[in-house]
Amino acid sequence: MTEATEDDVAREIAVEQAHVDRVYTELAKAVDRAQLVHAEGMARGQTDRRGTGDPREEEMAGLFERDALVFSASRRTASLQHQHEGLVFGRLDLDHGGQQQGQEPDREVRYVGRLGVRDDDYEPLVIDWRAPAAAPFYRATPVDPQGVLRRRVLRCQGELVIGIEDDLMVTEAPDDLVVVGDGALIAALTRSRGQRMRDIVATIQQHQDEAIRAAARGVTEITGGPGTGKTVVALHRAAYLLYADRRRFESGGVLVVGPSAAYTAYIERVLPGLGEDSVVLRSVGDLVGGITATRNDPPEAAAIKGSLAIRQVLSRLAREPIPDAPDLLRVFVAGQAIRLEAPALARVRRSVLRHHHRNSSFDAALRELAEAAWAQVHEGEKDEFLDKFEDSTDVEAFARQWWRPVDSREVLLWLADPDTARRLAGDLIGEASAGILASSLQTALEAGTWSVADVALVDDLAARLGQMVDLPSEERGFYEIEELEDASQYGTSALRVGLDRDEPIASAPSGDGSGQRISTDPRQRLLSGRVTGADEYAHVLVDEAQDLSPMQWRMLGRRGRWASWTVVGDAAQSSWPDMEESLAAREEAFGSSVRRSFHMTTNYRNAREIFEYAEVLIRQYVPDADIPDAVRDTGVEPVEVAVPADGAAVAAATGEALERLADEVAGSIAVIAPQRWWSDLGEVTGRHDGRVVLIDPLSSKGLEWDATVVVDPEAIIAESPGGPRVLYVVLTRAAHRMTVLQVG
Ligand SMILES: Nc1ncnc2c1ncn2[C@@H]1O[C@H](COP(=O)(O)OP(=O)(O)OP(=O)(O)O)[C@@H](O)[C@H]1O
Repeated sequence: MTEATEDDVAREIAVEQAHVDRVYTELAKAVDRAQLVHAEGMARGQTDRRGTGDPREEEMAGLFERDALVFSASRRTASLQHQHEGLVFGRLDLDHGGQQQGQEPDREVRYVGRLGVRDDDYEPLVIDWRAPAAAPFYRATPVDPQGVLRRRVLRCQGELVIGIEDDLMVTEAPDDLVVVGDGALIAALTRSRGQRMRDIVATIQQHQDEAIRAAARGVTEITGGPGTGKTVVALHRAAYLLYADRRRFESGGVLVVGPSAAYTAYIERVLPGLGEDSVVLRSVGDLVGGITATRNDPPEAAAIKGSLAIRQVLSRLAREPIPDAPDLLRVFVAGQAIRLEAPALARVRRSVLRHHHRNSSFDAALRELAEAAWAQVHEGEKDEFLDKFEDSTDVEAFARQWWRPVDSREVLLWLADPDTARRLAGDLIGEASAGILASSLQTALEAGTWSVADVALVDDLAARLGQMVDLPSEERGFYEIEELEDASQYGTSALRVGLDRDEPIASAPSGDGSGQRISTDPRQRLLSGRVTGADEYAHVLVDEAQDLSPMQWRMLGRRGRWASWTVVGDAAQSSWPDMEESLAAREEAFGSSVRRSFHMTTNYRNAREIFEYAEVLIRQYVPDADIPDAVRDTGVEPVEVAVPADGAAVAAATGEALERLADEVAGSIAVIAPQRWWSDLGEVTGRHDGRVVLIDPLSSKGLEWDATVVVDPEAIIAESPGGPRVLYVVLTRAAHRMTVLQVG
């Protein structure tokens, strides 16, 4: 096979450009048609809301509309990212075998793109990459060409074809097929990384495609070492599932969960770039409506909060009396003096909670109180008494405080009191752990922010307490209550009767949180908005699954009770200390559904020299770690620099490393540093026009940059839960260059 000349390449590009132009022309027509149909549809809807159009027509309108929307979304993304991406990215030259049978060659050209486009005669100009007809683009290999002679990747910038890369699937190309380039994959991997992850539709590899197109049902597990494309494959799988069963997954919802806010920001463009923007992306700290957490607890506190033993503590907590609620009821009902003291009230509470969620059992609580009161009465009709009791204004006033709805966040904060924590948790998790729990919640109260691990506890408590609802508004007027003669004698002195008419019944602020001003009071900030119940999804995709604590698995399980799952992870990168317990909780979340797994073995991210450096470290600590093959050489080893343990010296060395790396790579750079050096590094990392980010080790999970400066590996091990595994994560974030500052 002869090398393609420059003229050959220019000619081939011109051919492709002509096709791409045609596609965009047809698409523009489709957009116009869709707008017309849409406008007509709107007009029709206004005159006849039910519509009389035939369903096929409506379906077609929906189809065009979607294509138009998808097109504008992908166009917007492309222009935003200045990526070398376009609508059409692939071409297949197929031979259906006529030649072998001595007939005319039966050739076919198929273009593959981000969505399907047809011409006026309904002939396909481009096939959606997810359609079965596009599968050979990803599945063909020289060993099993599946009829493909040549696979061509088009590199486009917007509507302009700027390059082509071919892979030949047969030993000898037919004379009329020019073959250009060294293959699209290496070209893609060598390119510089942007701030955000990009899709890989043009260069999905065969084994990745198998995971992407695996059946939807059950649990699909994708494992593999660092940089093996697990995340990107899983995201393409989400897009594929939406294509394959749009009705189910668009209406049921697809949830993608990742480890941090930095991660969700990093991947957020991939699905819109593929034309899908109906997927919900959340970090584990942002999974529960009404609470957002980005702060990480110290390892011991995170371990206590993540482990299943905390469940019993929460179970007790959910049954606790409200600390500031009245604990004595003294009322006159039907001429009878009733007195219910703390033990009697506790019995009533336990009895109600045996069968009801606390927040939805006001009426049941009132009834049980009435029964308890009746036990003290020795005359009259029972039913009459119970009615009078339940109708009594001062009983109701008491009950509204004693059994007010409680917000799960407020309840969790009861554990900030060391005595409460010790009383409820001491025998279950040990006195020392109970102390750590209390002080970590005090930290929340001081900072006004929740930790990521708190979110799963809030969710667990919310499930136990039931949805927070306002009590029905009081039927009697304000004055009737205020006019009670000396309310204190009835044990209602603690009531703020009449004070809170414009405030919610619960002391926790309610409302939907929208438009609320941010309070300066940390406790108010912790309790602002309202915790919502678990939204359920048809598919849940979990990335960095190895890091989820058992309690976090339970939180996910509530959102995926009927879902199929895609689960992505690498045990060697885990920052969670007790894998066994976590695996058990994960199994519980999945239930008995079918499992299939895909194992990725090629590291597409790291240059070989960088990955080998990381490999040496992880083999010391995790001898059986899942080590992939790094396929790309740069000939440049990572640079190690020894730095004295002094803030100014660390900053200076970081600054020098950044100067050098900014010259060597074109794209993004990260300084990954443990907390202790952050105050020293702000200034040096602020240079270089936003190309450099400063990030903590745990937040670097799942992310990548062209180059990294890894500051103080020993401190990273010491500061992080799962120490060496977190350092392994950190050392595998760079695509092209890495500098390691050994401090001390
Ligand atoms: N087929 C492919 N074509 C081009 N790039 C690819 C391909 N597969 C993976 N990559 C790239 O390799 C890099 C690593 O991918 P990804 O982040 O999905 O790996 P990962 O296995 O999730 O990594 P980690 O576990 O270390 O976070 C990304 O830049 C991704 O775009």
